[in-house]
Order: sequence, then structure tokens, then C-alpha cells
Amino acid sequence: MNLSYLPRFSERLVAPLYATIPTTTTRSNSVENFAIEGRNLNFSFTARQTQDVQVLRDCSIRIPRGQFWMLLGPNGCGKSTLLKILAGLLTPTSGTVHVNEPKSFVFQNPDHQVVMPTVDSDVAFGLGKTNLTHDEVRSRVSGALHAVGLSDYMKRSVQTLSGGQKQRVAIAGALAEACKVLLLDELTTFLDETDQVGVIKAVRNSVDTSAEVTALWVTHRLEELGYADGAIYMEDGKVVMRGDAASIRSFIEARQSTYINQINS
Ligand SMILES: Nc1ncnc2c1ncn2[C@@H]1O[C@H](COP(=O)(O)OP(=O)(O)OP(=O)(O)O)[C@@H](O)[C@H]1O
Repeated sequence: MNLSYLPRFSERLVAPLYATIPTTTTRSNSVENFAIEGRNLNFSFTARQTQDVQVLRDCSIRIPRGQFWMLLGPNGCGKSTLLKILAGLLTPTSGTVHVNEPKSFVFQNPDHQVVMPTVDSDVAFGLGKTNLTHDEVRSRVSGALHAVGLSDYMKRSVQTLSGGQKQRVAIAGALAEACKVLLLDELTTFLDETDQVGVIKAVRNSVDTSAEVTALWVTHRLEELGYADGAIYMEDGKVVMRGDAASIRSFIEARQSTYINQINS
């Protein structure tokens, strides 16, 4: 594997996020069992010609370490905004955030995920800034590709991959860098069913093979809840319910049928 041509780490879109949130970030012993914790978060988008859009309203979230959780809710309720705040990409107006590091945010569009010509060089991309030996890099890359089920794709050109395979390569890149928290924003939206299952199984397996890895997955697809350890349902900028995946699924189904009945009556 030739690593000499690795571009600068900061050029990559999918990368561990070391950004801290100034003034609002805290690290306390009380969050030790939670890889992700946001407390009383408020956030507004500032608009020039109209009123500011308040997106998060006293929103609190906690995700246990080493688990795979999902975040659901109607369009516009604030899921992606919350995920970006947890990633350090947006700063809340008020509230506190703690997320274990390194953390990595994976975007929805598969074509924004890969930056290198081959699968192995892409997974090794973020390791260019480390002092790892060539053998250590190879071992990290091979372990990460194994976790996402792409061991046989090492030398493949990334251009020949499906959207879901690109997402899995991006996740492998994060795992190779020993990411502790994966923040995954509607990865399966543009994928066909086979790719969708491939990506979600890759995340499930990544969490199962390391006690250190925690994943938070934003989705609209109720059928994906079957892979989750737990789930959170948001409405109008705040968490409405948190629990095991089956309970959240029943809650959402009941909520939707009530809504549909209201429309039809
Ligand atoms: N850059 C922005 N400027 C102004 N308003 C924004 C911006 N980004 C998002 N919003 C608004 O913030 C609200 C929450 O958006 P967000 O993307 O977090 O919701 P979401 O729950 O992820 O929605 P979806 O399920 O449709 O992706 C929406 O009303 C959206 O229109």
C-alpha cells in the first residue's frame, strides 16, 4: 500500500471530529457510562429576513457506551441539527455536550464519503497523520474492512463501488482511526435495499466487535429499528420518548395512526 500520496487530513469530509464546543462543553464523571450526552440543548438558525428558526428546545439525549442507537422523528424536527451539534459542527445556543473522542460524522451522500482512488488507500487516509508503521497501518485497514464486510475489496477502485459500499468504506476509515463514536446521518436514504442492509449490518458489526464503539444513526425507516439496541423519538425540537427499539417502534406506529385518523375524521 503506497501511503506517500495521502493528502492532508483536513481535506477529508469524513474524518474524526476533534472540534470542541466552546463554553458549552463539559466533561464530568457523571457521563462515564454514556458515550454521548447532550443536556438542555437549545439551538436556532438565524434568518436575515424572517424570524430566527428555533430548532432545538431544551433537548436532552444520552447514549450508553458500546451500543447502537437510532434517532427518529418527523421531517424538520431537528434530528440532523442535533447530530451536528453532537459532532461539534454546530454550536448550541445553550446547553452542554459531551461526546467521547475520537468521533466521526458520516454524511448522507455516498459520493461525499470517499476521497482516495482505492479502497485500502481511502481507509488508510486518516492514518497519514499518525506515527504508525506500515504494518500497523495495514493491520488497522484490514481489521476495519473486515468489520464492515469488505475484506475482499482492498484493491478495488472506489469508483466501482455502490453507494452503500462507499458508506461502508467511510465507516471503515473511521474505525481504522479508532473512532469511539460514529454519528451517522440518514446513510440509507439513497440506497437500494441490498446496500441499505449492508450498511446497517456493517454498523451493527462494528459496534459488536468493539466495546469501545458507540453509534448514533438518524433514520426514517422503522424497519431499521430491528438492528438497534435502543432508540429515541423526537418531535418539535425535543426528545419525546427514549427506550428499547420495539417500544419506540410501537410508539411511532401508534402516533402515526392517530395522526392519520385525525386527518380522515
Ligand atoms: N441552514 C439552515 N438555515 C435555516 N433553517 C434550517 C437550516 N438547516 C435546517 N433548518 C431548519 O431547521 C429545522 C430542523 O432541520 P433538521 O434538518 O435538523 O431536521 P430533521 O429532523 O433532520 O429533518 P429531516 O428528517 O427532513 O432530514 C427545519 O425546520 C429546517 O428547515
